[in-house]
Amino acid sequence: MGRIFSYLKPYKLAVVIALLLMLTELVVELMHPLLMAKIIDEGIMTGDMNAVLKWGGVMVLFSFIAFAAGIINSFFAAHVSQGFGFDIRKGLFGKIQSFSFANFNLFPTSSLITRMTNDVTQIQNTVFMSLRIMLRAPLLVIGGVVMAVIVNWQLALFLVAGVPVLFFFLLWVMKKGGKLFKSVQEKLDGVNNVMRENLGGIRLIKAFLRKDHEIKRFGNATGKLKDETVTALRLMEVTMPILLLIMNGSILAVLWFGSNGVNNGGAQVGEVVAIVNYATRITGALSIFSFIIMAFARAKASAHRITDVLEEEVDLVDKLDVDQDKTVSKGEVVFQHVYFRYPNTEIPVLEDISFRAEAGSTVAIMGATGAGKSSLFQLIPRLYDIESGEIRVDGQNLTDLSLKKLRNQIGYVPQEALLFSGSVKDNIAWGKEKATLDDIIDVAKDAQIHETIDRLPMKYETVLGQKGVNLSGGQKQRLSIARALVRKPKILMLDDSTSALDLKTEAKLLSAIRKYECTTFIVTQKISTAMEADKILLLEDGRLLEEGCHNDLLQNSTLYQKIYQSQFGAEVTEHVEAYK
Ligand SMILES: Nc1ncnc2c1ncn2[C@@H]1O[C@H](COP(=O)(O)OP(=O)(O)OP(=O)(O)O)[C@@H](O)[C@H]1O
Repeated sequence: MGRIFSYLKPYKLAVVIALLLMLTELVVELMHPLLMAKIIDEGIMTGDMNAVLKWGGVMVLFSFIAFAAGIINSFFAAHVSQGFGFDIRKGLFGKIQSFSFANFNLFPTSSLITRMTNDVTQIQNTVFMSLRIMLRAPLLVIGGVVMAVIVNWQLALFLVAGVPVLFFFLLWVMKKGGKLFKSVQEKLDGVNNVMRENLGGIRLIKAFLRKDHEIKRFGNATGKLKDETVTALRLMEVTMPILLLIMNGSILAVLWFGSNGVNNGGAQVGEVVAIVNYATRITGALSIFSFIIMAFARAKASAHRITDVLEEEVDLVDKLDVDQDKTVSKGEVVFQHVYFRYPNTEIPVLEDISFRAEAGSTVAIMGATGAGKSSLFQLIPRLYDIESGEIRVDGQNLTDLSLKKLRNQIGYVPQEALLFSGSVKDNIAWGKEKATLDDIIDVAKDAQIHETIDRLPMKYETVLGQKGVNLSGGQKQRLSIARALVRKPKILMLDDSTSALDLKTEAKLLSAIRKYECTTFIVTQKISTAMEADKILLLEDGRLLEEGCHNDLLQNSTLYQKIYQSQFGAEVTEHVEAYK
């Protein structure tokens, strides 16, 4: 929680000004019944018109001050709350960018989105309310009781008795409400999750005629949200009648004993009017308070959810003594007895992997689905840390390099090509901020996508839809490759990124990539791709089964021969003979 409040620090002065202005409003409000008592007792009861005008004038002046203070207070409250929300969102976004995949496992994407949007809005609104009315309500209650005691302490006792009971009751409501609203926010995560999956998979849903199933799934999620919200609101709703019952009882007692007091000279009419007036204001403040408590309970739950993200320890960071000058200059990659398992899982995914990828060479990684190809791939840009063994790049242990320096020299093309909304040019330049149009065209040519772009209505300026929906799978893959090439990386990583390309285009692409003289890793299922590589790593169940070039494996590896046979359908022995 303290972490959240630290975001208010830059607005300290504005907060103080807003609170002072709110206090001004409060003092004026508390003075009103007192001034009214003066008008009645010194003016109306004694028939002194001057006293009426004098105290009436003071009342008007005070009202004007309160009016001005209220308006200026709103300006400051808006400035603070909006700035505070903006800073928290920025902080959250920055923190999420530094998350490792182990961190991501703890926070589902939909929950992170709710935390960044709805949760921040909840606490932003609460800060605004705090500076406008939240503190005013309890202070008005306390101030009202104090003023009532000053006016007539005997009558004020009836208020003093009721207020603390209500105060503790409301605090209990807030605690209970906090838990309920935490659950409401979690249910909101659930709704967002269904929405996210639904919109992301809308083609599949239509093709599989799963509309009704999806509507039911959404109904379930949103139904849970409704039920949880109703439970939380019910708790809040009962507070108001209880509050009114106690306060109206107090007012009745003040009137009853007040009228007796006036009759026997123990109290004046103005005093009774003033105390009833204070009691009414306190009742009003307490009803606002019950509403505020609901907002506060909700904000408390949201603040905890935000703090959980902000305080999450990022487990994949640079070593403290990392040498920032060390960099990747050639691109040689060596694995030595590498073991790896995903965070929070038991079964190792990679076991005892050792190989050397010479700088500038091409290494193909093959194996059945689930063999561990993508997992091995992700270890090179250090998206995950290994369990044991060593990965060396240009002779340096991966962890001795700063993540920035390492990843700066890597061009990574994931299995699923992902494009961002923006133009074709923006999408390629995303790989290197300062890329010129010439750079972009050059890499597009090498990635065999230039001709396609040239045929687009606005060529390189053509805006791509969400996730680049107006391009085919193969075109998206090539655009992603251009984005990686524009970095002029020392290590290029293609995770099955040429799967949608025909043989001719793929061959041209691979030969163009050679020009870059980078170490290229290609995860592939296709022998035609592997044939071009200097080295093929054949994985099976997380182990490196064979290692060698196409000819070696074709002669010595039964598994490779099987894959070859399945793809070319020819008698392997003939080919083996042909290569001899
Ligand atoms: N994020 C993850 N958390 C836990 N286990 C995972 C994760 N990703 C993959 N695995 C497991 O690791 C193993 C290897 O998966 P990997 O994706 O590396 O295989 P692959 O050879 O690339 O398969 P494919 O060709 O189908 O992409 C699989 O058993 C898979 O279930």
